[in-house]
Amino acid sequence: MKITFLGGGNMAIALIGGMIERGFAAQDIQVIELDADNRERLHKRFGVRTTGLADAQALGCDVLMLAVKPQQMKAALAPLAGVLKDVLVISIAAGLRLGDIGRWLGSAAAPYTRIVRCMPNTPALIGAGITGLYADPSVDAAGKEAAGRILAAVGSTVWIEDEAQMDGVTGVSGSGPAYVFHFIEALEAAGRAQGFDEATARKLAIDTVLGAARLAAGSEDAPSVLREKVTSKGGTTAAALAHLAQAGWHDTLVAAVAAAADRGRALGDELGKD
Ligand SMILES: NC(=O)C1=CN([C@@H]2O[C@H](COP(=O)(O)OP(=O)(O)OC[C@H]3O[C@@H](n4cnc5c(N)ncnc54)[C@H](OP(=O)(O)O)[C@@H]3O)[C@@H](O)[C@H]2O)C=CC1
Ligand SMILES: O=C(O)[C@@H]1CCC=N1
Repeated sequence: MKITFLGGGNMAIALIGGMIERGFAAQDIQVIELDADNRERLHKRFGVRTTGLADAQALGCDVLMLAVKPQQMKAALAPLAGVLKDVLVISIAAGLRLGDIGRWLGSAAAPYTRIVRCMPNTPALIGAGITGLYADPSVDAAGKEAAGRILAAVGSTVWIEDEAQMDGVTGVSGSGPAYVFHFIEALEAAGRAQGFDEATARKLAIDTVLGAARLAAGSEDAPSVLREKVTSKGGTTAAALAHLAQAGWHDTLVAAVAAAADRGRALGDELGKD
């Protein structure tokens, strides 16, 4: 399976790194990327072919991964309008809807429809991503299988039945690693405030998140039960959790995810008007 990435930025790097780690051959992967420094970095790091132009070799692929920013997508697809034939297109762009991408790749009268929309996240780089996928109803079983296989190589996958829910996936897991990194930053700062040096505070914070996530992933207990098992009556954890509850921490996170999902919807509305 020949795969071409349109856009070679952060998320393309995470996906390509994870794919190569899991046995995809570098010679089957190409990247169309405008920035020469990025091209050089991608080639050096992964051994993949890079090009600044959507040339015939790059477009002679089975799968085209759309990995430019949502705001760049329409311009990036303009040279490809009406060019693709049987290529399976996989968009990872936040917010952008299949109908709009299809119109930009084809025409209003005859939109391109062999498209899967998905939302991965950066832990794909170490094979620990989670991707939500939604396929245009016209994508056949082989197309869905190919998209699922690519994203399953870099983590777990979940198919979404309703395209509107892809913005919710973006809010929870697409942007989610940033919330976790932010949490780690805060836990590290808390450790520093308790007098630990940076390295010790960081290790305490990261290994706590890693251990808790692994325990939650492997346990039959719900996270709420695992939390209760840490929380001794009248003990230290209860004191901390009471403080978080008073600060509205839980509701703040729920509202933050809603803000991300709303931003995804707004991007789809704004950019899809064109
Ligand atoms: N980062 C993340 O965690 C996630 C991102 N996504 C989605 O992935 C997509 C890419 O995001 P991300 O990797 O963070 O963004 P980046 O800006 O890091 O990567 C996009 C790259 O595409 C290049 N580019 C722009 N226009 C073109 C073009 N016409 N042809 C070829 N290359 C082009 C950009 O160059 P230049 O910088 O010069 O503009 C840039 O290097 C977005 O749509 C985003 O919504 C999805 C899930 C998670
Ligand atoms: O911040 C963003 O818009 C992208 C989409 C999900 C993660 N990063």
